[in-house]
Amino acid sequence: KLQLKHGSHRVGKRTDAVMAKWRGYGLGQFIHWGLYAIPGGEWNGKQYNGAAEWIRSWNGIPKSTYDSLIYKFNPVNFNAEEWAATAKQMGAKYVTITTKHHDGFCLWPSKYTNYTVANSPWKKDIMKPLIDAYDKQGIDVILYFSVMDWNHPGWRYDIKTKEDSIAFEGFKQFTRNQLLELLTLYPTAKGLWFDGTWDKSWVKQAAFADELETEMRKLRPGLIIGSRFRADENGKRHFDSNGVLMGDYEQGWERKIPNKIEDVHGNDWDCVMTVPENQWGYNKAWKGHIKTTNELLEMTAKCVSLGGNFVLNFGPQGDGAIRKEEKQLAAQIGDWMKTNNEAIYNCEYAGLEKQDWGYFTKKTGSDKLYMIVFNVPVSGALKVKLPANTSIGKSYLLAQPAQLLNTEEISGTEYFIHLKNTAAGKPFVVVLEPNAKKGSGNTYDKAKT
Ligand SMILES: C[C@@H]1N[C@@H](c2nc3ccccc3[nH]2)[C@H](O)[C@@H]1O
Repeated sequence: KLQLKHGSHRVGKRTDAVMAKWRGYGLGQFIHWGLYAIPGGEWNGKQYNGAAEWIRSWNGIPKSTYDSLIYKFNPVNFNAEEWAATAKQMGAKYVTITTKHHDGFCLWPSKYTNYTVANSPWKKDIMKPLIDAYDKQGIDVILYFSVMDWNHPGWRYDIKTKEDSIAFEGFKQFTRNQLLELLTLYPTAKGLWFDGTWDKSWVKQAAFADELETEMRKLRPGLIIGSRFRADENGKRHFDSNGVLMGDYEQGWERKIPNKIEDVHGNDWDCVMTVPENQWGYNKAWKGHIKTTNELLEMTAKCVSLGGNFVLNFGPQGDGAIRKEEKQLAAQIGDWMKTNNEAIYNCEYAGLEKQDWGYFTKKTGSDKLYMIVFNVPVSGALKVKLPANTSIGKSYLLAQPAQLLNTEEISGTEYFIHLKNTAAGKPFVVVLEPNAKKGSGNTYDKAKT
């Protein structure tokens, strides 16, 4: 084990109540909104091929022209209560909102830069009404903050010269000021979701970032900060030089989901996901593969079955309205969650062998198991392998608890649960209440081969 001054300061999951609540969220909403929503992936009638929130990096637009979008920021259809109501309808338990993306435009009236809503036609703070509206819906708020800031004169991708070093010192103070400002202005925020921290300039600031993280945690006890904020003194990110997770949860699952429990190394984690293949900010062209409700429900179930949370991204339009396709998804996901959220909220990895029909989750603090079925076998028989000395007490559809399902023991630890109807046409949940077996051995001994 290497002696590290700026590595991880904790081994294993956090054990406090704030993190336990985060662990049980199951489903979250991501909001990407800012000046990039105005062009929406298009400029002078030409479509930008990259992610819409990166359009400033396109050589199809002079940087100063993009930066002048601040004078067009006037979201007349912005309605914080509507955004929060959409998240509530979907069944999201937390929301991560961009306060400042890579372009440096601040959705709050920061006193450390002029590049904020205060100097736009809109003039007003966007963050406060949003945070209040989500708080009112009982949805916890996490603040997204991009360290990389293309608007700030002190930003550097690397520190190569004395001038770079002097400029970046100013940038570091600006970053610290803005973060302490956000925590002070919005004290109900539960955490910070850092982005734009991969460039060498920031990776070289292990000591500064470590001290800043400590300072923020002192200012806001219980604050949740992921593994993407800071590197250790050897430049190691997400996991320090001893392989220990940095921060409170693994933040590497961006547009990808772990496949097996070993992939999450016993850590807390969440997956952040776009509806199109790779668009976070609003893109006029709703093109390429757009994930369906069933795909998104399966991603949610898969994340919870592996001990994580699934965070679905929304990219509101430049005028502040949420596009109809995203509203439809929120309504359809919410429909399913209304009936089935018991299998998602406050659930965890069940520790059972994955079966083809779908995903197991287990209620935290209980033995109750949920089987979230996406692939109904033609036999209508759902295979289950339970730990030794465990049998099935009873099993039923979450949507019809009075109707017990027939279960059949195949061998000591394997069972079939027989569905009465194999034409569900949409994902459903089977509840499995296990029993401790009364000390009986296996009915059939293992074959001697
Ligand atoms: C959560 C996501 N992270 C940003 C991002 N920028 C990237 C640059 C290179 C590779 C991956 C990236 N993800 C995306 O713009 C979005 O905010």
